[in-house]
Amino acid sequence: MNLPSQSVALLQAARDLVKSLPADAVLLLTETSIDWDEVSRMLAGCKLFVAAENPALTKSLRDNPDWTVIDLDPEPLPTQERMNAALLKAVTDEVLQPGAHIVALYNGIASLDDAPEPVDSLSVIHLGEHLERMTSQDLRILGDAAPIDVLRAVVDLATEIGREGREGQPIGTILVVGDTRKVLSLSRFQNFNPFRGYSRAERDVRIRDVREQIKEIAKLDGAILIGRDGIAEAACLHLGTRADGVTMRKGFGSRHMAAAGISKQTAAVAFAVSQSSGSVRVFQRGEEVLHIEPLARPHVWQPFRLETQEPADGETETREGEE
Ligand SMILES: Nc1ncnc2c1ncn2[C@@H]1O[C@H](COP(=O)(O)OP(=O)(O)OP(=O)(O)O)[C@@H](O)[C@H]1O
Repeated sequence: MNLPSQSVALLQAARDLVKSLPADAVLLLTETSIDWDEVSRMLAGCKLFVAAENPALTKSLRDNPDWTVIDLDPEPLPTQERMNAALLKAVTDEVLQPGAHIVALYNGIASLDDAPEPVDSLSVIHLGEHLERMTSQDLRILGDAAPIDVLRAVVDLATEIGREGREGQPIGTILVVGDTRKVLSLSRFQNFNPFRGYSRAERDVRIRDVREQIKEIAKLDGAILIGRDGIAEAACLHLGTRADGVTMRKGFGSRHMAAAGISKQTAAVAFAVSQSSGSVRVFQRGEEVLHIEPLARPHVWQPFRLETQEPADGETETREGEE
């Protein structure tokens, strides 16, 4: 099986870019079978990551020491999200440096299953500072509060809410994970609990369709509570927390104070999605432990460099006695 000419040209371009930019690695996303020997020959000398929706496609590659196969969930995802997932997974598994420069090859134009070209697009991706914060180390710290797959799902949900909003409008919310009993005891419902009456499977945030439903619920005022096991338990919650002893940067309002406060008073982790900026801040034990910008996950449709503004030094303060 030979590679079609367009794929050959794109592989050559990827190899040249790795040298001339320079870039750290090539990521090849594929959904169709491909002549791996030919790919291997053309990309000789390049570090290569391969991710496929169908694990059978990459099964034979695991034995090759020059290639790193990234396991993705088998659920069908749009190309952009699959690429995001592959890069995030490579970073969290520590096989890719968070600040790496990547040349990505993929099939970006939806085409028929038997389309002759396995690759039709090339992007240069500069993983930046805020992705850098999403290292295994960070997730391991949070991992004390919930299993890593639950935390990954909640991170995805929170960043998507921050980035997408709803019906063209930005929305903010708080996702509280873990210690459900204590969180409930400190909170009151502002409305009916929208999760009531649904089965566990219908409330499991690890399932993509469930996350889509929760995005709708996030429009409602109040916090969303998710168990350690990933099952959403309640929404429309007003978190009745105290903010004493909570450290908070200047410029944050009651939503972030409530998220920090509940994480201080319980063993839960709280993800505050800012309505005004779309950013996600994760609080544990009253402290901000992670900060993810809405554009932190790589954009694959055009080359771009992640740039974010950090507050100037000294812009933190401690508020005391706030309700
Ligand atoms: N204790 C709480 N429990 C749940 N939600 C809260 C609580 N306090 C505030 N909120 C939510 O935060 C909203 C007000 O956000 P505010 O602008 O004051 O905070 P912020 O931290 O600046 O957040 P944002 O960046 O989203 O604007 C309220 O409308 C409510 O939805």
